[in-house]
Amino acid sequence: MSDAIKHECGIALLRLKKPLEFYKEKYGTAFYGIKKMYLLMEKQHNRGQDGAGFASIKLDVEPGERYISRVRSNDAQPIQDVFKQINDRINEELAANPEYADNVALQKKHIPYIGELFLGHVRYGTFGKNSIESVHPFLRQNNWMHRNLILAGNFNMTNVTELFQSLIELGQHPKEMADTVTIMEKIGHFLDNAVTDLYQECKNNGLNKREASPVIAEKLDIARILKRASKNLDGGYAMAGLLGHGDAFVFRDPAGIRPTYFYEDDEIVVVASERPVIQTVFNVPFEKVQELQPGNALIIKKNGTVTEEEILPPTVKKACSFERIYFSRGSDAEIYQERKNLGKLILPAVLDAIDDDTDNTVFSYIPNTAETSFYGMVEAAQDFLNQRKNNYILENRKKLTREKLEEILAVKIRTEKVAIKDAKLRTFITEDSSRDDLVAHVYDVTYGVIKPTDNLVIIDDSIVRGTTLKMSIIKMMDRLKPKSIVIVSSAPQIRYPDCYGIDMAKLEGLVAFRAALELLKDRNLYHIVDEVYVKCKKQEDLHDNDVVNFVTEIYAPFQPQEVSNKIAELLSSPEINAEVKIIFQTVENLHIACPKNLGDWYFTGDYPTPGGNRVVNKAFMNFYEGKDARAY
Ligand SMILES: NC(=O)CC[C@H](N)C(=O)O
Repeated sequence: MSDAIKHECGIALLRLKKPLEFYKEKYGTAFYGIKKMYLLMEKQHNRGQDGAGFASIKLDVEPGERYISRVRSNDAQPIQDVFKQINDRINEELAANPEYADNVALQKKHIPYIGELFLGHVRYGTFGKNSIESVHPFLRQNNWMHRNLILAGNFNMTNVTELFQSLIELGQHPKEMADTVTIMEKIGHFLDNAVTDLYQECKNNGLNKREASPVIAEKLDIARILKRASKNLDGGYAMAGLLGHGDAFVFRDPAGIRPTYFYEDDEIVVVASERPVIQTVFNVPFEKVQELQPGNALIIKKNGTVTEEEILPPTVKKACSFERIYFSRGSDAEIYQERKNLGKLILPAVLDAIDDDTDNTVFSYIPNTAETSFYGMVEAAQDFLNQRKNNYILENRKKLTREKLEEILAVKIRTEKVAIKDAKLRTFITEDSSRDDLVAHVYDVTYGVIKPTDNLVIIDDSIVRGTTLKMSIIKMMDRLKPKSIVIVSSAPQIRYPDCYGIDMAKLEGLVAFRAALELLKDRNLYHIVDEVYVKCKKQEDLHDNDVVNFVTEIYAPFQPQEVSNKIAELLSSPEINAEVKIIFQTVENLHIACPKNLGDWYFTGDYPTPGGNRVVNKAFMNFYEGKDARAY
């Protein structure tokens, strides 16, 4: 990805089903859970670097003993920082109290973080600030064990403001206008009610408060609480929560927008945002890791029983395709093949752009996420070349000499590593006038591999704003003096903002949108912009279900290739000597390559929740009115 976009979050939830002594016995340490949490989070660091947090719960402690611990960090290396704090604290305790060394009971009693239930989170903020207060897990504390709620999520709701308002109507006074607090208070409200009702029931049955506590823990109906709390949610979410006494849950949105995977055996239950993370950390095969179904919650009771229950009826599944294109690690068996297929499927368009002249073309990629689609593109190019060789050989087999045959077989697809990312340069980039020059050097190039007669094909996973392409990559590539530069995007044109967890909420930031505006100007159709504004404005007071995405009308007059050509023009500049072409994946091919993740709203404007249409129109109005604001 050449554009820096903020995206995603990762969750990790772990429940140890056996007593801590078991892990000490089998794996040599009662800190087994903490170690596994470190790995689960570190292997998801791609999903969030604004902050990281960890929370743990000890089961069955005596009153007065601390049973909830939490650490959060918004340091430059937040995961490292969180686990350094945890480690330092544990080591201090062990050093000061040598008697803890081999005594699991004492460790559990006195050392924080050691426990049976854990929740971890890595964050890229999509709402609110990046201060420590916004870092997950969030904590809702109470003297009643059951009412303690710890929450972390990979999510974005399109209707936070409305949800916030409904809390006020319930008589609450949320302490922050953070989206996670809003969701937490909503769940917390119904949790409080459920605990009160159960306590009342126990009291009626003659139990005192102390006796009631385990009964409440057993009877607490998490699915019912989640059903009541989730009624008005509109968004993409995977929300994970822990309750003070030891129940836990992970709940996924009805369209399955955000990913959730889990695995269970007789020792552990684990949940993460990506499948290979679980495979690697617990050494389990692909087939053993399950996907949590849309609209369902995985409920882990304190007593260790695990159930998957429907919370909201599932809608049409629209799992985010960007997870496959870019966000998730490409180490997933399916994702790896899907990315390769994206590369394969785009080759015919690339061949068109280079007039089938593979002999005078160098294929390359933008590091690192486009590497896999590059392999797919090159494999397809090799097939193309082999076909050409076959045809020649068959046509000329009578007069073919050994020398000629060797000459034919020696022809190869030319691949080179042309772009190099000098990531560290970013830290020096300031706002002053030297900025542009520094930005231009974020990428470097390999000299000496391109001839003036060559086309240079370079694949990227997607193009959002195109800024880095324009400011750095294309300029750098042009220094190699190729005949033409063909930029290939393994994803289709990003035309609409995301509102489900990716931070691209402003329309004017999208290069495809800017290109469409330019085309409207060129063709004297700019009045469409005013008309769309009027239509959006008229919908402002409508119920979300009745809102239509009118922004599609901005693109309607143009073929995708016309928009691509305009983007190429916008990304090129007069000092560039090479001809610049841009090729995007078609939406049809995207679906062929990634058949399980059909969520494509950023490409098509087809939002899977009603709130999405409100957001896209709002984003358009913000653009039209010149407001530099998020649309949710
Ligand atoms: N990327 C995410 O899932 C963000 C989670 C949440 N909306 C936050 O901003 O903290």
